[in-house]
Amino acid sequence: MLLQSCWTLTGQEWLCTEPQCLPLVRAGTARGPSYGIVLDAGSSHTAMFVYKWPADKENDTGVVSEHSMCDVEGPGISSYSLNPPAAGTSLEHCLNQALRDVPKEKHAGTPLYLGATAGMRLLNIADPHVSDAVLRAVAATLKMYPFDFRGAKILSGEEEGLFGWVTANYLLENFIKRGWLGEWIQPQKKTLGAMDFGGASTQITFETRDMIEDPRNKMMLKLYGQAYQVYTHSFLCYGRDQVLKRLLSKLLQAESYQATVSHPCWPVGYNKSLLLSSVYDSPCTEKERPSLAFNTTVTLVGTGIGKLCALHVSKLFDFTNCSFSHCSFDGVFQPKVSGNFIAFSAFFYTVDFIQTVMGRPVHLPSDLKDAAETVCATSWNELLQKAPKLEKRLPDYCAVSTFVYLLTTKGYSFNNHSFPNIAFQKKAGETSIGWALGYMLNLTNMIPAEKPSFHKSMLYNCWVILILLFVVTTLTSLVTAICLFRYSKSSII
Ligand SMILES: O=c1[nH]cnc2c1ncn2[C@@H]1O[C@H](COP(=O)(O)OP(=O)(O)O)[C@@H](O)[C@H]1O
Ligand SMILES: [Ca+2]
Repeated sequence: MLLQSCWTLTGQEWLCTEPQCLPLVRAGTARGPSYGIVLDAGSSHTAMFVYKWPADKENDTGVVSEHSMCDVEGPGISSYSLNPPAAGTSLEHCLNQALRDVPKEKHAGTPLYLGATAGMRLLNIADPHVSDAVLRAVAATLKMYPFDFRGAKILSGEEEGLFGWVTANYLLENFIKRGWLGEWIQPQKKTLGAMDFGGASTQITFETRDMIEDPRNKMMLKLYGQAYQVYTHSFLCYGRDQVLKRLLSKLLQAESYQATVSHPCWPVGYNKSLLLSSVYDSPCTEKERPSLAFNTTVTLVGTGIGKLCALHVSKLFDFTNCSFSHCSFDGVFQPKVSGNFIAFSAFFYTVDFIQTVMGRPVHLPSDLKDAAETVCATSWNELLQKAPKLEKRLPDYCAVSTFVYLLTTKGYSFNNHSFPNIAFQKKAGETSIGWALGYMLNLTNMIPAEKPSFHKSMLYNCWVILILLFVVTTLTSLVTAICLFRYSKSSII
């Protein structure tokens, strides 16, 4: 599936180094399943996934599952810019778990990858030397383990979007399926679009027949002998945490950086003081940074006015400039959304909160809009009563729900007809949906470009059927012969 025997990606040079593209190294003659490990170094935190699959079926589809996972304690690796070695140390707890989760005799044959996303893309913009130092530090830690370490790198936004799409469709067996005889079937099902809402960026990826007017958004893939034209775009600074920072910046700007500022997206009864430096420490807010002293403190007072909140959140998007026939926002080309979608990470967390804590179903865009307004109008005390365990995130659900509403409807143009086609879900079966599995499938060459050849299990099935047919025919002949014999005997008497 890769260039240089990797994926066929139109217009994109594939950033995979030689050792990463090696086919899977199997652990000698050891029996049992194979394993692979991916560290998803996100902006807000790092998660480790241990995958498992039957060793003799690696080119099948849907056979890889999540064996175990581990949440790294502390923030994402990009937060260790002042102490890069600590980024490496932070991973040790989970890597020690991996030593136990993967059988010892499989350690050496288990590929291990670390992929970093938008948090590190931002750090790389802010200070490439520091981001390199962080990557080197995590790589040094990973090399100390007995696994087959194949590299630590920053994924591009397109890779992040595309691999999320691959993961979802692989797990749902939308690419290819095995029939009951073991033969390969091209399912009639359409592929599922993928929407990822992380801490620092958000991605939308879907198959389309429409012309993709901007080549940067076009991915041509050949998987299991089938060609796919996929649209993908990653919006940097549109992840949940960066959106909240950008919103704070807009509010401070609107009220001329006074010492006390109203926050229409925070609930009534919730106030907080913060340092200006915590708002302007990111490339996403850099341009709006005031010339005021950086260590000035401002106090924000929650006013919980949903409509005003929506007005400020909508200022985060630019809906005016578009040099294509149609744009989502910020001048980014997007064809009409088509088919079903799966929306994971913070899309899921947000809609799950609305459904389970606020007790409101989300089917139509208006449900999401009304629910967001209700969240905004709920006081801090009421919110705390409803979900005391979520205290840390509670003040921001109003802003984030409003953002998700505006992003999906005004941004991506989902309407009453297409919005119900979005499933807000974080798992398919027992496996988490995100870019990590697709990334591993790609780098281990587990999704072939061509349809796999006649499989030995099919031969096996044919033999079983032939033997069964033989037994049935023999038995039928025998029974017929006995009946005929008895009949002829009785007719003689
Ligand atoms: O259980 C949750 N409820 C609400 N928000 C969450 C939960 N877990 C993580 N988040 C937030 O959702 C956003 C996306 O999380 P994710 O882990 O996908 O981001 P990342 O990959 O950029 O680190 C982050 O802002 C994170 O803080
Ligand atoms: Ca992520």
